[in-house]
Amino acid sequence: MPKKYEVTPVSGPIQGTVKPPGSKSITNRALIVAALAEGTTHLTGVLDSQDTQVMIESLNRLGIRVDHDRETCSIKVAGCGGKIPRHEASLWLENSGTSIRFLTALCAVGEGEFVLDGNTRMRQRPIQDLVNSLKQLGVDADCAEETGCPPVCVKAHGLPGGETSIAGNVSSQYLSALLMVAPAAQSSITITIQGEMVSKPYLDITLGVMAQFGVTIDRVQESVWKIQPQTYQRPVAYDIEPDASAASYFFAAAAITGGRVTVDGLNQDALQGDINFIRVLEDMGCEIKRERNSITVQGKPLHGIDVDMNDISDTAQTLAAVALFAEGTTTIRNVAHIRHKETDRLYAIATEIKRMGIQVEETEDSVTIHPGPIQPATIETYDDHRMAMSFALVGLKVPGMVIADPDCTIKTYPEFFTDLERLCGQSS
Ligand SMILES: O=C(O)C1=C[C@@H](OP(=O)(O)O)[C@@H](O)[C@H](O)C1
Ligand SMILES: C=C(OP(=O)(O)O)C(=O)O
Repeated sequence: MPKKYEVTPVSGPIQGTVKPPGSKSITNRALIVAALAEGTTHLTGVLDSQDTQVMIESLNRLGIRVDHDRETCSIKVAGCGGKIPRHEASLWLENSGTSIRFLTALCAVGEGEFVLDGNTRMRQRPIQDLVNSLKQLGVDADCAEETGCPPVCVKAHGLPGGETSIAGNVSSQYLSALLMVAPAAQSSITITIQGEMVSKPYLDITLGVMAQFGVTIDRVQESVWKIQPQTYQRPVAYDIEPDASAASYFFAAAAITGGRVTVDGLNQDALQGDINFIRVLEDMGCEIKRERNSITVQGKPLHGIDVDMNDISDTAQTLAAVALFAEGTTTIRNVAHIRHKETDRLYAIATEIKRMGIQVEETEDSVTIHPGPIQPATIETYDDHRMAMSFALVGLKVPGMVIADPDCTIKTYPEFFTDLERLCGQSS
């Protein structure tokens, strides 16, 4: 892929079908849970991207055998039955939030010294709350540079168990991490969530994957969860559904071009909360056809909306791109937590929308977009795959739109531009 990518506008409404790659969130959870399970698990429909590669490499470094067949998008994981084989490892997680948070908790189950680190941005992404929570459970864990961010050092002697609390307002990944490793502790673990939990639907993904491996959790009260020591039982095979956040770009392409796009392999009952992005498009005027194994979005004249995106914030940038083509103002609210992601996403959205000559207001936890004539621009991506994928959609309608550093989509969707071109009938 060249250093910059100029999007080719479409000559009319997009009509087509696409199947995005496997879910990042489910792939990385299934890898952790299969690693803890007894016996070999066969995962199919897995995502092959940087975020899953760093997870696979890390599990291998911990002595857990993970064989990835890229041709068939399948992985065999030889589970360690709750006993991590290596007693020392340095893990490199690039900028994969799920990987570093889930693996920090996994290392706490081990016996030995583990260091987890990532790229420059990862060293600015918080993890202190998770570290504190593990400490309350008797684990010797620290942020090595006292920044509250990676690198993280875990000196583990197994996970003793007990009572702990976890902040909910920064990232749901902390609680997901604790929940997934809790069955491998020496005694039961009780977790109390403090404050409002962000990104709640990701907890359903966690519970859903754990349930597939035979583990259940007791929700004692709304914010108190209790997990007994249990062994994950491997399922015969586990097929991972396509990524719903990735699907949002194709649904949005239909909305923006007034086209009709079908995403195969997902339905309204998908495990991933981001499937509810279609409800946002529906509220803006699109027609949605929900079928057993597909969802079709028919673009219609769009009107702006005011929407709380806390639950589905990975699609906030997608909505920002769609909002540019709506009649009237759109506000994306209650998403302060997206300032801690691959980049400060509220700042990035506002800055790049202004670059196109559009009026936008940014607050601590929201953006408001006032659509108007769009000036073509080179969009900066801040090494954030979702900036690249979302703002490329603007170029389907506006000639001259350029995406800087299109390769940043390797984080979750290396083939994104190929799939978008194919859907638009532009593949050579
Ligand atoms: O648990 C997960 O798989 C994820 C949770 C969300 O993060 P936060 O809980 O930090 O909002 C989401 O943004 C991320 O892409 C994946
Ligand atoms: C926030 C994201 O990822 P992570 O937190 O897993 O790095 C994302 O994929 O948008």
